[in-house]
Amino acid sequence: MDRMEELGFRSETDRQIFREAAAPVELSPFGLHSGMFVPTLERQGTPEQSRKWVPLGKSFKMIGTYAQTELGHGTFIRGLETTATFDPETQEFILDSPTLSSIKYWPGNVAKTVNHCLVMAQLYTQGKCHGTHLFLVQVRNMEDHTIMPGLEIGDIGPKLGFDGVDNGFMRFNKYRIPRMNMLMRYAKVLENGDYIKPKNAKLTYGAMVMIRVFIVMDAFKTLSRAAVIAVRYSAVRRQSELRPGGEEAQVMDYQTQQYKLFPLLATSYAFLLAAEGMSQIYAKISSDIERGNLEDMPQLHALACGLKAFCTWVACEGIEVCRMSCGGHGYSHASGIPKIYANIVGACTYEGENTVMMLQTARYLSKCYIRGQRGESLPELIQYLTTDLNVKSTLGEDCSFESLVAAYSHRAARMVAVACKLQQTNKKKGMAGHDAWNKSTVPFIAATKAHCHLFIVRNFVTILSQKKIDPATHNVLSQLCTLYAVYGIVENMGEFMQDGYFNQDQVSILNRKVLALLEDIRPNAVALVDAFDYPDHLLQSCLGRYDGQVYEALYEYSKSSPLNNTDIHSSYYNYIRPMMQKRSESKNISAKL
Ligand SMILES: CCCCCCCC/C=C\CCCCCCCCC/C=C/C(=O)SCCNC(=O)CCNC(=O)[C@H](O)C(C)(C)COP(=O)(O)OP(=O)(O)OC[C@H]1O[C@@H](n2cnc3c(N)ncnc32)[C@H](O)[C@@H]1OP(=O)(O)O
Ligand SMILES: Cc1cc2nc3c(=O)[nH]c(=O)nc-3n(C[C@H](O)[C@H](O)[C@H](O)COP(=O)(O)OP(=O)(O)OC[C@H]3O[C@@H](n4cnc5c(N)ncnc54)[C@H](O)[C@@H]3O)c2cc1C
Repeated sequence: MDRMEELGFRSETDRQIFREAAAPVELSPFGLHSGMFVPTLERQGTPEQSRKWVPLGKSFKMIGTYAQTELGHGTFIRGLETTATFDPETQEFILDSPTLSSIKYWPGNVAKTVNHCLVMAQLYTQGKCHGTHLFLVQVRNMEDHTIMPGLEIGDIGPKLGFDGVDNGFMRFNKYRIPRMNMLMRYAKVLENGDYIKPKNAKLTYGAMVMIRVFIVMDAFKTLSRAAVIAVRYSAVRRQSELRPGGEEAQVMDYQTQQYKLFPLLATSYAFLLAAEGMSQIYAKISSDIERGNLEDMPQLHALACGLKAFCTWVACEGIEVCRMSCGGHGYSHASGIPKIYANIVGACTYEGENTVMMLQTARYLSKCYIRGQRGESLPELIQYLTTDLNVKSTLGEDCSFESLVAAYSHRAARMVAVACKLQQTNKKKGMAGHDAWNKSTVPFIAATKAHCHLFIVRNFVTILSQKKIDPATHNVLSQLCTLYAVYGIVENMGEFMQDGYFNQDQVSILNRKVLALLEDIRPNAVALVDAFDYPDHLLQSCLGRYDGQVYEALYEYSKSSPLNNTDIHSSYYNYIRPMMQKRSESKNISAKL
């Protein structure tokens, strides 16, 4: 913190980059404090509350986290059981964990790090429940960090990854906090206990939308780091004879290796641009919301949910492909890839489990489809839903951006229509609304993935057509954009072909194009990963080192293994030697018999 002040880092982006450089492979135990706790105080507190608490948070006099999930509920926020009951006599809220399942469980850094939490609890006042609201709760003594009386706090134990974060549990036993510790920017409880409701109950969910937007960038960062490691290693690693009797080939010269890695390289660039686009949309709409204009809130929610789910799913699958493309050394922590995977794969779950998030976007698409069918105007990003589905592709040998975007628009529009028609058919069969919905959610998930895929392809194409880029760079980025789009079609051909949108010749063109693009990109592959400019310190990888000295690094890494501190390990004396001696004694006995 002090170092950032010394270096003059003011913007949150610069501070986040510094934090990542300072702790490259472990998530910071203060990440949630800076990335969720303080921004939520700023956005969900009244001006007075923000003025009081934000400086304490930014100066780390108050260290906090976001405590919402419970043992029994994570996804279903309206089902959370922690209660905050207003006591007008004392002007306090009484926080309580009434059941085992209501114990707060998972909140990051609750176990040992923070002294405050933003707690999501069901608000009760004047005997009535008003739903979930956020409360600032001091959980540890500011003098000696001991747990406040009335609270039980602990660590939840080892996890798949996220080792830098002490995820914890927290149980409230009639724990009192001042009335003014409820974040009251949107909803209020007056001194007499009267409840003033917000313009929209989902404003309380704002912190999650913000983090979902951050996570789209995280999907880019983690996938691109794995791609850097795998592509650089593929340039250094020589294995097997490509030409009989010739020298062993760089594994990057095998077409299969290129087909594994180059589409992921293209995806990394596509996700970077998508994350930037998502952040711009978030900045615009969230500032509208803060000014009281909630018109685009549903669109922001739907886009943030969809992209968070789509990008983290694709990134995690891609990181695994990068790991496996490095052979045995990819499975070693020396590669750096297992840690990248272990730290990001949780993102498919936290901040909204991906399936649930996709269904939120699907719900929005379903409503937009109906509005489109009525001829109502739709937001620009959704207007493709009114695409004429009788039109066939005009794709030619050049696989133009226009024909590719048209293909993705057609696929998404068709799939949303199929899902909506199933939902409507279910209703016509007499199903209740919730059953008609549930019995169409599998096609809705597929349609929503197509919707997100379209956003990313269209965004990539739009930026290439709008930004001023030197011709050489534009040519290479255009190859990456075309590869991302054509690969996506080839890998999902059934969804593009189901209504005969492409003819057989066009399918052949696409299959040829994806292989030709691998050859086009091969000469620039290393330069394209170097362009991310990740320092070796951040990659923490013997395979992805900038200098390519892989075997020297692996040898030094292995020698530093703690098991090599002694030649003979204690297990020999404790177990192996006694076992061998026992065997030899029994052998002597049997020989005598
Ligand atoms: C730890 C170190 C990391 C660093 C930390 C950050 C650093 C920052 C820098 C960059 C790094 C980025 C990486 C970030 C890492 C994050 C760390 C992990 C920490 C994890 C934290 C958590 O997991 S916190 C808990 C998260 N929990 C959830 O997300 C729960 C998901 N569930 C929900 O959101 C809701 O339950 C759900 C939306 C599913 C349903 O809500 P419900 O009230 O039931 O509403 P529903 O009936 O479905 O719909 C009604 C209506 O409301 C609309 N709506 C719902 N939600 C919203 C919303 N958020 N905004 C707007 N509108 C919403 C919905 O669309 C419906 O509308 P209509 O259809 O009726 O019009
Ligand atoms: C690494 C990590 C860090 C975390 N950090 C925090 C934190 O700091 N603060 C915090 O409050 N929480 C945190 N969490 C908790 C996290 O937010 C929840 O785990 C997450 O929201 C998922 O909720 P759940 O665990 O209840 O999953 P569930 O919803 O129980 O998921 C189980 C299955 O049910 C399915 N499902 C659930 N609802 C539906 C539905 N409506 N339709 C279809 N399928 C459905 C899901 O798709 C999933 O397949 C963290 C979790 C992890 C893994």
